[in-house]
Parts: sequence; C-alpha cells; structure tokens
Amino acid sequence: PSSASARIPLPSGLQFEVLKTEGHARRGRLTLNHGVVETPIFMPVGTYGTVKGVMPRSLEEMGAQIILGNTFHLWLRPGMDVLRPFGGLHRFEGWHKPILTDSGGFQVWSLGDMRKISEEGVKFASPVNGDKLFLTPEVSMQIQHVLNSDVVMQFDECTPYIMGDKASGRLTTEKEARYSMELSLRWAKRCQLEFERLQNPNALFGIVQGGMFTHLRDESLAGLELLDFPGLAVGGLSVGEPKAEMLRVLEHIGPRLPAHKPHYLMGVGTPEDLVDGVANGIDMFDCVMPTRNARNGHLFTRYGDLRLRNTRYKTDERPLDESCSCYTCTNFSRAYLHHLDRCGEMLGPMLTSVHNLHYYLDLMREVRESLDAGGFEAFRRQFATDRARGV
Ligand SMILES: CNc1nc2c(CCNC[C@]34C[C@H]5C[C@H](C[C@H](C5)C3)C4)c3nc(N)[nH]c(=O)c3cc2[nH]1
Ligand SMILES: [Zn+2]
Repeated sequence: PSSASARIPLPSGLQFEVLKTEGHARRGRLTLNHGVVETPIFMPVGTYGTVKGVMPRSLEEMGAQIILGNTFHLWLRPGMDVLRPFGGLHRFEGWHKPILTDSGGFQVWSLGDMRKISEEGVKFASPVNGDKLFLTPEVSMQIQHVLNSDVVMQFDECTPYIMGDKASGRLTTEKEARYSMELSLRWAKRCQLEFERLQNPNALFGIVQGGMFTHLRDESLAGLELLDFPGLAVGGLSVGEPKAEMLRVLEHIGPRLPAHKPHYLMGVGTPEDLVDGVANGIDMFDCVMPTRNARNGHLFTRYGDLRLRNTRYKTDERPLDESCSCYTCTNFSRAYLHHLDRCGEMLGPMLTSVHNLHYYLDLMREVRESLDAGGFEAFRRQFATDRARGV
C-alpha cells in the first residue's frame, strides 16, 4: 500500500467553510488532513478496522468521504504495537481518505456493570481476554494519536437517559446529569492538554452533554467554547429517549452551536433523523443502522423500509429500490436477495450493506444538492411524502 504522502498539517487539523444556509441547515466543506469532505455527510461505521462486509473500494464507489474507526476495539485487538508501524489506521485498513474515531467512552459505558467510573477514568475487564484495563482521557488521546485519525473525539461520559437497569426505568435526575456533564467538561480539558502534549496534527472535537436538560446543555456548550475546539459534537442522544425528547434537545442546542465550526450528532440515526438533524444545524452523522439492519434484512428505500425475510419477496423480480443506482439494485432482484437471506449466504449481507450504505450516502448527496439549490425545505417535504408511500 502507498505510504501516506507527506502532508502539511492544517492549523488545528481542519478548515471548515459554510457555503450556503437555509434556516438552520448548512451546506459546508470540511478540509481534513486526509482530504476534503462535503457536508452534510453520513459517515459509515467501521468496527474492527472494517465496515463489516464492505470493501474500501466499494465504499469509495458509493461516495463515502469519511468513515469511523473504533478506538476501543482496536486498542484491545490488534493493539497499538501492531498499528504504530503502519503510521495509523489508514494504511492498516486500506482507507486513505479521512477517518473519525470515537474516544472509547461510549463503548465502555455500554459494558454496563463491568465498568467502574471515577474522576480519573474508567476501569473495566477486557471483553477480549479479561485483562484489567484503565481507560482515561490521556490514554484515549494516546490511542487516537497512534490511529492518526483526522478527527479525534474527546473522552467523555455519555450521560444515560435511564439510570441503573432498564427494568427500573428511573430517569437520570438533573443532579446526576449535571455531575456527568461537568465530569465530561473536566475530561475535555485533560484531553486537550494531552492532545497538545502529543503534538497531534489532527482535529480534536469536544462533546456537548447535559442529558435532556436544556440549561445543562447550554452550560456544557459554554464550557466547551472556552476551550475553543475546532469542532463540536452533540452526545448523550439516541440513548433510548423518546424521539420527541431527542428532537426537543436537538432543536434547542443545534442552532446554538458555533456557526463557523462543524457540528457532529453522534450515533444518529434513521433517515428521518438525518433530515431533521440537518434542519437543526447538524453537519455530520454516524450510525450503525445501515450496516447492522442490512445484516438483519432490514432495507431502507426511498419509499419506506423493506423486510427482506417476508415471503412476499420470494418471487418479486423488482430491485430493492427502483430509484437506486447502487450495485445491488442495478444487478439483483428482491427474489434473489430474499433467497440469499433464507440460505444464510454471506453474499446476502454484503449486497444489502452496499445498498443501505448507498441509500444513506445518496440521501445526504440529495440533501447537499437541495441546499445548493436553496430547496432544502421543499426537499424535506417530498422526502417525508415519498417515505410514507410504501415499497
Ligand atoms: C447510537 N446512539 C449513540 N451513539 C453514541 C455515541 C457513539 C457514536 N458512534 C461511534 C461508534 C460507537 C460503537 C459502534 C460504532 C463503532 C465504534 C463503536 C464507534 C460507532 C457516543 N459517543 C460518545 N463518545 N459520546 C456520546 O455521548 C455518544 C452518544 C451516542 N448515542
Ligand atoms: Zn440500492
């Protein structure tokens, strides 16, 4: 694989220009150390150094501009000693465009009771081999430095929507959300100090927390603004809260994010969430749905969702989505994909992942084009009508 050409790093690792706005929606251009990204953008998610079942050449073909890496898992396996000689994740996984890595905080949080959170960081047993591990803001920065990701996320605590086990259903209190938000702010400062000590040439993003409390969201944003990160993410959403709650918080904080910086909504979401997010000032999205749902035969199309396992598709000669130009829709029928799914053939998830990712990337391309033409609101109405039509 070609060695990454020597690049002159960008100041603070990125440049961002807002080309057009329509309400709170923005059409932008994000220049990172490994290339340019047109926004709004969906970022396919890699988990173990690959977007499951999809080759990097296919990702390029479908127009992916930036993908996610997985700090937590890559730290455990293959580990930094393997990745360091490659100069980072790009050469290791054969993706030479921009990569964003999350800090690992969200995943440790998802480990549930196997973790112990303190001011210092998070102690937990490795799900890979049971080793006792300690993830701190500093260690997260050191791992992401080795991965050489273009966008580095601060180590934060994703404030839960429900405290304790789901059964109890106790909502996180304002006091708990405040403590968690302030912990993430202290960790943001520690991340910035370590990032600078490492002389990382990439971009470090802060993450806004505050749970479902808009005044805590404002305090989190104000605290992060003092640290002047080149980009900001909205965390602590899509964590089991009702859709209305997510929208309420998003409509509050999205328009309040600094206009000249890129805005990343973490872990969101459905096609409808992406369009709603753009309307509230979001530029970047990541979500496991396109790939995870593809493996479960849950396909997204312009006219609604499709469950491939349903017997009605056994003889259906049409493509998944007549309006889709992806490799899967161009070459295969619903009947064939239904058959692969029934047989458990590995080509099935590969073809359905190509379609779902292509659908998400194409949706965001249409959003960008509608913003270029000043027609995003009209596009948003047509999108909702089409999606309600049914496949
Ligand atoms: C789904 N809802 C949601 N996600 C969230 C994430 C992870 C974003 N995706 C990165 C990720 C997470 C997993 C799965 C893949 C690969 C890798 C491990 C990185 C995407 C979040 N990450 C951080 N650091 N903080 C959050 O508050 C947060 C909130 C979320 N709410
Ligand atoms: Zn398709």
